Amino acid sequence: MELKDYSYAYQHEASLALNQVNYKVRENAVNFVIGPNGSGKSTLIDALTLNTRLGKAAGRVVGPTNNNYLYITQYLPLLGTVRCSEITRFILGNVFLNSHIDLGFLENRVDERVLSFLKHVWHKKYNDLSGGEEKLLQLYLFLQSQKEFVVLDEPSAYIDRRNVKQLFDLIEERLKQQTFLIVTHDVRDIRLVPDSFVSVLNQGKIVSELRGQDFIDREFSQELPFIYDFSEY
Ligand SMILES: Nc1ncnc2c1ncn2[C@@H]1O[C@H](COP(=O)(O)OP(=O)(O)OP(=O)(O)O)[C@@H](O)[C@H]1O
Repeated sequence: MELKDYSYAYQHEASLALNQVNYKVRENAVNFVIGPNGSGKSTLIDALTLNTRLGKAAGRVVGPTNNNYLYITQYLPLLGTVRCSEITRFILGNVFLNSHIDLGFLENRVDERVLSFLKHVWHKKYNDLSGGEEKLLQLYLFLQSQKEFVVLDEPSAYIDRRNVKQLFDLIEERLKQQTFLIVTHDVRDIRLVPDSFVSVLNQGKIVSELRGQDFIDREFSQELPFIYDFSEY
């Protein structure tokens, strides 16, 4: 997936949300996109996944093969009074082609960490979960779909660091089959994946591209001002 000399302006907007961007998603890797609010991260994801509408675009886009991707946004649907067991059946029913999924069925079919989390929330209503648990439930369930290309918008927001570590461990184990594009505002996420690729967006332009390890090594230096600012969040 790739953007080549890609620019985009939203309808009725004079300024460019993306300005001559060249960006390539590295396959079977974690690709982080970081940058301040309004720098163009969501626009970049929409462009790559062929979701831009109405605005004016220039340049070339190579989208996901067969438009086959999973995008978990930061906005959670209101599932209200539905029990987690039902939500699991709903989401995983399609993955495992079984509408009667129970915890016994999931044994050996999902990762141990995921199973242990599901056991913990199984009988609870979605409304009764904490904000972090709601998010983990969604991430853990949707990640089972095994789509080749997965976009996660701020997956670590509201989740404690122990659970974030587990989530990234799970993601890293999936890299043989899957490619991840992850928007984050938390520098600690990058420290968890030194092999990742990090792209820094600012005012619609990619201003820096480096490997996760280089990011970590230079995080506190002032030689790359955007990284330094980011580390200060
Ligand atoms: N629907 C829209 N109409 C007009 N302008 C928009 C629209 N959506 C975004 N923009 C503008 O485009 C620019 C890039 O926005 P974008 O949502 O891509 O930023 P972002 O990096 O994802 O921000 P955040 O970190 O706040 O989520 C911003 O200046 C924003 O105001």
